[in-house]
Amino acid sequence: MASDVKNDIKWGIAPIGWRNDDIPSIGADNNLQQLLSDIVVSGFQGTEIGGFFPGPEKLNYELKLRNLQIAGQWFSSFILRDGLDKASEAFEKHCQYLKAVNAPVAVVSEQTYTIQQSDTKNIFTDKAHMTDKEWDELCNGLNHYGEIASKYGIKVAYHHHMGTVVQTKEETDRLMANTDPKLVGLLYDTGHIAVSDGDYMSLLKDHIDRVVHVHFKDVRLAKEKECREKGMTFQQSFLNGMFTVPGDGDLDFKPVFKELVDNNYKGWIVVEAEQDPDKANPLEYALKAHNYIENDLLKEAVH
Ligand SMILES: O=C1C[C@@H](O)[C@H](O)[C@@H](O)C1=O
Ligand SMILES: [Co+2]
Repeated sequence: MASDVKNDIKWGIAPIGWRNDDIPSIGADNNLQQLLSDIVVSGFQGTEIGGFFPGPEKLNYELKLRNLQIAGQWFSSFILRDGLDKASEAFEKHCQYLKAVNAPVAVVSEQTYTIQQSDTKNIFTDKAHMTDKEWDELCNGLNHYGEIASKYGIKVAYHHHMGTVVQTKEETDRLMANTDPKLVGLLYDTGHIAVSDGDYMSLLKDHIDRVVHVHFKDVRLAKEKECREKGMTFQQSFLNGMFTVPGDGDLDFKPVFKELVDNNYKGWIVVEAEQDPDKANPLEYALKAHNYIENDLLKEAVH
């Protein structure tokens, strides 16, 4: 059965185009009210939580004024570094916050050994790999996160991510194979899998039944090539313009959207494009993304 596109799919845009949690200095003059109002102006229904967001009461108030919703929030998981008890305690607090802001999904990324914030590591070649024992620890831990999240009516969406221990399709396949489908879902991020593996359709097709959340991140392939040739870090790469909003780069979102719709995807698709807000005006790019979704994706899907 195909999705009922208008009712089953919600469209969001992440704060990352306005402000970036990994580089707090960029876009620091974009405050919460500005961000949320830009999201309304550009036509999206919601967003994800940024590191600078306030507590639930203040946030819910600002959201209600604008009829916006929260799709989810990134959780930096340290199961391998901290052990499951400590990591679970932090995750449970995360779920409590998500429940208070009515978010359906916790976006989980294991950050032990990540190089995504490194000032020196080449994001294209220097990622770490887990031992078999660490794989078991991570997968068991994620199942436990799933049990915690379900107490709050929240789903775990595991985010494969450049520079982390779960980056490639092969690694994501292994994670999916060794976690319980009832407890651990997949966040499919077009940009991360395209930069990691080139092929961005196979991951989606192979795990379509596990996808519980989606990030639409476009890639400027010429920029990616330049970043790769120069051996840049993750932050240098996105500040150099490797990512952009859907419709502005070189990925084809039509087959991606078709695959989701044909397989009855129900949930959020969140535009997520980290760039330097001084070079890429966040509202201009949000409008560009919305225009592409309306004119190139939705018109075809609805008719
Ligand atoms: O979902 C994401 C959250 C960000 O913090 C991250 O660095 C970005 O690349 C991403 O895909
Ligand atoms: Co993402």
